[in-house]
Amino acid sequence: MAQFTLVSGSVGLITLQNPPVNALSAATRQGIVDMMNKALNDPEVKSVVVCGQNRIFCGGADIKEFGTKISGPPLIPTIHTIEATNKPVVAAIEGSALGGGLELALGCHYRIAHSKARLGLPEVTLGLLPAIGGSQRLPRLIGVPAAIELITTGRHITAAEALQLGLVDHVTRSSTVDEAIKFAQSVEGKSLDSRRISNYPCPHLPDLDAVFEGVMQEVRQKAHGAIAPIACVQAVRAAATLPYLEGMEIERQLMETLFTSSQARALQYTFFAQRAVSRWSMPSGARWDTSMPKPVHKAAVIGLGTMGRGITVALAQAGLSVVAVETQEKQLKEAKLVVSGILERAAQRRGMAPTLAKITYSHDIRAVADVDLVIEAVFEDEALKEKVFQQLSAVCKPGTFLCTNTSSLDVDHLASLTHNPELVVGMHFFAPAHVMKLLEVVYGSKSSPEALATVMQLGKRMGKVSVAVGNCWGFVGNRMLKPYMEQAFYLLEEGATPELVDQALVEFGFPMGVFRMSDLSGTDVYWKIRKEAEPVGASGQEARVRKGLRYSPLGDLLCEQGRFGQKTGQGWYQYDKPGSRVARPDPWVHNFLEEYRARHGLVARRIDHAEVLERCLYSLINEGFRILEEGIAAGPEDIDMIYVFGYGWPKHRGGPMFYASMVGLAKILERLEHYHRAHPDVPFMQPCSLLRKLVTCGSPPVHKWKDVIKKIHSQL
Ligand SMILES: C[C@H](O)[C@H](C)C(=O)SCCNC(=O)CCNC(=O)[C@H](O)C(C)(C)COP(=O)([O-])OP(=O)([O-])OC[C@H]1O[C@@H](n2cnc3c(N)ncnc32)[C@H](O)[C@@H]1OP(=O)([O-])[O-]
Repeated sequence: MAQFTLVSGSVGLITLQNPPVNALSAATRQGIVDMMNKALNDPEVKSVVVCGQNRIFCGGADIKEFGTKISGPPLIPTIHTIEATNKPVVAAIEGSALGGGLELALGCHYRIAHSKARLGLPEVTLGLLPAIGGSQRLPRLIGVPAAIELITTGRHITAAEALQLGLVDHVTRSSTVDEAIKFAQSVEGKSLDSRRISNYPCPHLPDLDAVFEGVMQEVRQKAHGAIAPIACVQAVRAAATLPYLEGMEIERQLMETLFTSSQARALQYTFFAQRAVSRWSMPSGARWDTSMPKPVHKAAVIGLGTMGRGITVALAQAGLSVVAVETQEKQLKEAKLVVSGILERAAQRRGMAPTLAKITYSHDIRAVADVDLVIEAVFEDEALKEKVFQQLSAVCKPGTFLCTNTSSLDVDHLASLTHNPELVVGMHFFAPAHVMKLLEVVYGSKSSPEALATVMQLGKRMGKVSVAVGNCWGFVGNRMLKPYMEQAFYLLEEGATPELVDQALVEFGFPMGVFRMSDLSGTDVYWKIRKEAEPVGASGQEARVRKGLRYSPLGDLLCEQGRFGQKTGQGWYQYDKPGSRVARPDPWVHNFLEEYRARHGLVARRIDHAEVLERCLYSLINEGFRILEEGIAAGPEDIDMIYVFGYGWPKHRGGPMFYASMVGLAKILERLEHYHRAHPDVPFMQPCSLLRKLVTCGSPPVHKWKDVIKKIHSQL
């Protein structure tokens, strides 16, 4: 797990060997301890170079070990030994030096990095803090403000930025290990007094208390309830105010609390789930590892509204040639300006040339004749999309994949209008499409495994977390959102205010509550969808029962007043002016709700945050179980990643299905039964049979649910 070789006569080369990322597993730590002892005790060795096999230094602690009983030696004493020795130790950093990997490098006397290397302390993203001295050494080396920023965000930085910060001593474009060996030899026998970071005083900051108070406030606000960023600030504060060893003790204590927290479990689950969703499967048995994607060099986007523009940017940034089609001249001109502007600003930020030359614009759909893949992103109107799909099927070369960015239409129906339905796949982007990480990839009943593999690979190229799901109304994300939003409306009918519901959800960790979100995206967006799905019927606009089930017309009544949210300056909240972002509670809305309740004989009651969370979240989770039962999502990880990366579900709660497992499935079932008894006309509250089955099976942990689902399907 670590190899020792004597090179150039006097340099002990220690190579970490634990593919794929040389994570610090028990065996690797043992290897480092043994090989370092060997090197430091061997009189022939005058200097040491530490590097990683396969051009990657080290991806940090082995995250797989976290949930288990950890064995093997700790690294802190070895890092102290490295730092204290009189033989120079040089870290040769290629690929990544992350977490414990960077902490090991910080214990070395010198750090040499390849220009393409990435460095960082991403522990916070796993619900932890850098706990092998990183929180104490980094601020001593690069100063408190820069260290706080790196440690609380977990950001990976380039070698160039690391050099600028003083985190590495030298950056090379040639062989890092060879340079490190040469350098190590050049400093053999020289004093290392000025190279031991733990001996450095933390760079002085005037008015330390005020700085930390400000930082803490900012970090708390961004954390949305996550505890690790706060512990990270506390640890850096210890570095800034205490001697090194006392700071190390604070680091240890803070880590002890974080290590066993449910937030750390949720974040570590998310780390693996994010990677697991790329290993997709279809109910037919087709899988990621047996289906070959087709190369996509040239793609087209049809329709250059907000979504089409974002998709064009995402494709161009992924290095593809793009044909962008918009039939309306004015819209086409505007789109060109917006897309170029976004690409130019992004290129400027990265210090690169923009990729404008890769995009050609046209108002004629025939311009897509030679592309490999088309993404239709026209206005969400069934007749219009039907026409576009028929046209595409006629003009595209044979074998072109036809994708739709629809959020609510039937992918199978659109596929049926083409000559080759096996080439049709849904690509549900989230606005803004070049920023949001989630891509729901919707396979229809006829989509070929090759088409799905191609689109999943394209999603990866665009830097998306792509999740393959089956075709149904709303797919996974919006389908689960429906019961959640419905409950929010019912809560208003029963006595809550938009502020109360939103506050409960924000305290849970969402960046904003359902009503604030609805104002932001436009209250009229779902109004249009509702009008099609739930026609008013003979009983009128105010009817609270439709098709025999409970219905809340509150959102519709609000829209009829022209209150479309932020863009009109009024929605569930009031705003200073149209477009303003500052939402304030609106007495008009409170009055509107009181009058509505009075008209319907509803008596307002006190509703607490617990009820808001249970009703909104458990009904959403219940729909998640139905989706799993129907095989629309292959596993709970798929649903969770959709919610974490597309719907603002707090990462430190792992996603709705993981959250359900943490709350306890029996409790979720009991509360759903309770609410269903109280609201028998709300089918979303009726516990799904998969949930019952899982509870009967003793509520297995989330990674075992697939086995239960498989068993149910095999019995059908
Ligand atoms: C004490 C100390 O203070 C503490 C507390 C810590 O140190 S906490 C730990 C801090 N370290 C991290 O947070 C770094 C996490 N890793 C990454 O950011 C990336 O992996 C990468 C290094 C930038 C490479 O990216 P990649 O795109 O080339 O490949 P990949 O697909 O992501 O990963 C390739 C395969 O390696 C697995 N893997 C990656 N890093 C791993 C790790 N640290 N432990 C275990 N497995 C890991 C990953 O699950 C995947 O497996 P599979 O899916 O193939 O089965």
